[in-house]
Amino acid sequence: MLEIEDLTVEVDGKTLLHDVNLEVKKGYTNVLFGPNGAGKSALMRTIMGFSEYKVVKGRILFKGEDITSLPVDERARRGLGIMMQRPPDMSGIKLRDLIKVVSEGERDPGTLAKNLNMDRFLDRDVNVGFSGGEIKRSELLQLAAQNPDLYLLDEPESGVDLVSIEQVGLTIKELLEEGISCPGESCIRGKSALIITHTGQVLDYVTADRGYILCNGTIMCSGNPLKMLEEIKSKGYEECLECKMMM
Ligand SMILES: Nc1ncnc2c1ncn2[C@@H]1O[C@H](COP(=O)(O)OP(=O)(O)OP(=O)(O)O)[C@@H](O)[C@H]1O
Repeated sequence: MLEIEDLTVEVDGKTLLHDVNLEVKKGYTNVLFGPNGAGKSALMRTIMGFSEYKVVKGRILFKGEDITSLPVDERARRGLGIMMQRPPDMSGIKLRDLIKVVSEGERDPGTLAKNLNMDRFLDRDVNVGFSGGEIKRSELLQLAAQNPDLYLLDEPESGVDLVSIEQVGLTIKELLEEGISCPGESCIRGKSALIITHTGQVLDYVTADRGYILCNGTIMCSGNPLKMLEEIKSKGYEECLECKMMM
């Protein structure tokens, strides 16, 4: 579904990501861990095609197509969707209207919003005055409307209270399982995802397949995401470099 090959990225001449290799197979949910400032959001934003992130080496393949030089809207049309860590306020744009545009009129904003307890926000300007948790639910609502094939979720649980985290987690699970097929003993989820999480709370609801640790703009290791989370919780990121040697 998504293949990132030897990706090096700069912003204003400063290298943020070096030789990043990462893959998300169809139906997989992969997790990106890493300390503050490692470059996780930069990687997500580069995958989505934000123009300030200049790819100076390597490429991004999505569904087998090289999308490295495509603009954001073309990537969205091909099935990439992002939940940003800090999305902008959109004064003058009602959430209801944004949902209609994003879903190209195919999904009813009222029904989608009800599931996320966001009905009363539909006639407010997008994100303006929303609390941290409301912004996350608003982002999820927009993603549900867009219905992408690959979800890029940047810290979906941050700022969400302990009660709402269940709602957010279960919504993500439901979105990723849309179109699930179970041909044999195992099931393949209909959607794929790359999730950034510091706390791992979202992994209480979503089954993660593979984890990656990014430190200083470089992928240091990959493996079982829950084991990685345990290691990070007990030892921090000090062993990032050692981890590379264990690959
Ligand atoms: N558009 C930009 N312009 C300048 N610097 C940037 C830009 N985007 C990211 N950076 C810098 O790149 C580094 C990595 O930032 P990024 O937001 O990707 O980190 P992160 O791993 O997501 O961190 P956190 O866990 O704190 O969210 C930081 O030093 C940040 O200031």
